[in-house]
Amino acid sequence: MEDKINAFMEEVKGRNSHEPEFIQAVQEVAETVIPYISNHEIYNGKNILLRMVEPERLISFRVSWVDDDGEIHVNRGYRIQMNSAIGPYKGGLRFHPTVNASVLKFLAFEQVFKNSLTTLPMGGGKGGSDFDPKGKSDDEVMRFCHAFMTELCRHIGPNTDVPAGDIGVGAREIGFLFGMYKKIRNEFTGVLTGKGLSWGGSKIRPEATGYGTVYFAQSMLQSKKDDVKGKTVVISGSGNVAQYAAEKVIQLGGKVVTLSDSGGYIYDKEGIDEEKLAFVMEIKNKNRGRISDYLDKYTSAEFHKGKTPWEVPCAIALPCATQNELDGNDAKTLLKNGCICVAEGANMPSTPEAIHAFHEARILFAPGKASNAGGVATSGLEMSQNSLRISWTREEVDERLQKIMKDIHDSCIDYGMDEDGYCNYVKGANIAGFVKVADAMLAQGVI
Ligand SMILES: NC(=O)C1=CN([C@@H]2O[C@H](COP(=O)(O)OP(=O)(O)OC[C@H]3O[C@@H](n4cnc5c(N)ncnc54)[C@H](OP(=O)(O)O)[C@@H]3O)[C@@H](O)[C@H]2O)C=CC1
Ligand SMILES: O=C(O)CCC(=O)C(=O)O
Repeated sequence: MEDKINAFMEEVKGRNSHEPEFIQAVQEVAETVIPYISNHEIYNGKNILLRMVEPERLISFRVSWVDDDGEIHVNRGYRIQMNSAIGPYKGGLRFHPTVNASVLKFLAFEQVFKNSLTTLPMGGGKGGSDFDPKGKSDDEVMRFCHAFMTELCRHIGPNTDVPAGDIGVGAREIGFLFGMYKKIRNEFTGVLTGKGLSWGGSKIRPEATGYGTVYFAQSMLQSKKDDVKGKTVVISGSGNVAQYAAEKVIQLGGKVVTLSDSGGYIYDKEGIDEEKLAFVMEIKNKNRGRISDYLDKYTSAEFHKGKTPWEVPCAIALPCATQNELDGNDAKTLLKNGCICVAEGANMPSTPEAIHAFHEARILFAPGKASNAGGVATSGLEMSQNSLRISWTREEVDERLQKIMKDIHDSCIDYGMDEDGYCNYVKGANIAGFVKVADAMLAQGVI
């Protein structure tokens, strides 16, 4: 089996040699899915995984825009349309200086499996730009978004490809992007998700990724007759996913003690309650400030410059910032300090060495493609509401979100249970996600 996996990975590496993040994401899937394919006659000899690792379409384009001083800037825009076997391409847009083809291909590849796990009819895609919204005025962000959409609009549509937010793309950016799409195409359709509530957005979409991650952690703990209540929780990031993961933990009676950004982490040993979290939201969403500003109001908290929060003792860790933010040494520290559950809110935040350490220690570990699927699932619900031209209540959407997260958890158990009763959620998520897409690809022939 190892030979088969190695031969497959040699081919992937040969074709994508300068794309380390993409290779990392494919390796993790190959290790769990190739043994499954070998044991299931219908998938054998069809090169399905080789077809799945090649994007159906990779679009790259120039984005020129003018800053407030009249200077002209050029950024690179992308959309990776990875797989449309089970529905229109669906996945976020990331605006961050580290964006390149490798990062977006890993995200698009993960998205295919994640979207399949939601049980909703969505293919996988991802896009974005190396544009950095940090330090830009609202007008500059608007001009960039408008310029980006003048090109992207010809490649997307409500039945073709439906982008949404990701790092650096929130409600403000979605508004600007939607405005330009509507103007050029002269249509008001559900072409983007994460829209404002008064113009087609779904209730709970802003909360969904963070809430869903905690619902998933709760399901894992409940499978061990345990609970979030009373547990100390370490969270990284302080953006959309981290904020609402913190909110749900607080609502369920857990104690959140950290949040972070690329400058470092804050540690509040008293716990970040609802009032303190509201201040974090003001810092991040309104003032567009730094997490260290937290100490302006809550002076007894500590700020650890340039560090990640994994050194803080906790029972539950929720990495909610970015890829490869938690390495093998961090994992060992978490385990030494008594961590029993890790649920990824970010995409691929744990390195392969960290995942290996969690598995070896037999703790509960959920990969992002399962535990952070609540965001895109609620985007799927937004698409349904747009098509039906109706709007569900907060309670209705939250109920559906909870059911979807529970069903994803159960699918992981179905496909990921080891003989000794330990659930390998990575294996479970990869195989459950693969089966639905592979069956659709088989039915549709070699295209
Ligand atoms: N939004 C969504 O619905 C979904 C998001 N995700 C994933 O969740 C993660 C967070 O996304 P989201 O909250 O939306 O993004 P935001 O832009 O709202 O927040 C990102 C947070 O991560 C921090 N961060 C980003 N890059 C780094 C880095 N290199 N090192 C340290 N910290 C970093 C940011 O800090 P700083 O401000 O200093 O850059 C910020 O606190 C991403 O992995 C994303 O792909 C997954 C599913 C859905
Ligand atoms: O809601 C969406 O379509 C995007 C979600 C996303 O980008 C993700 O799940 O990583």
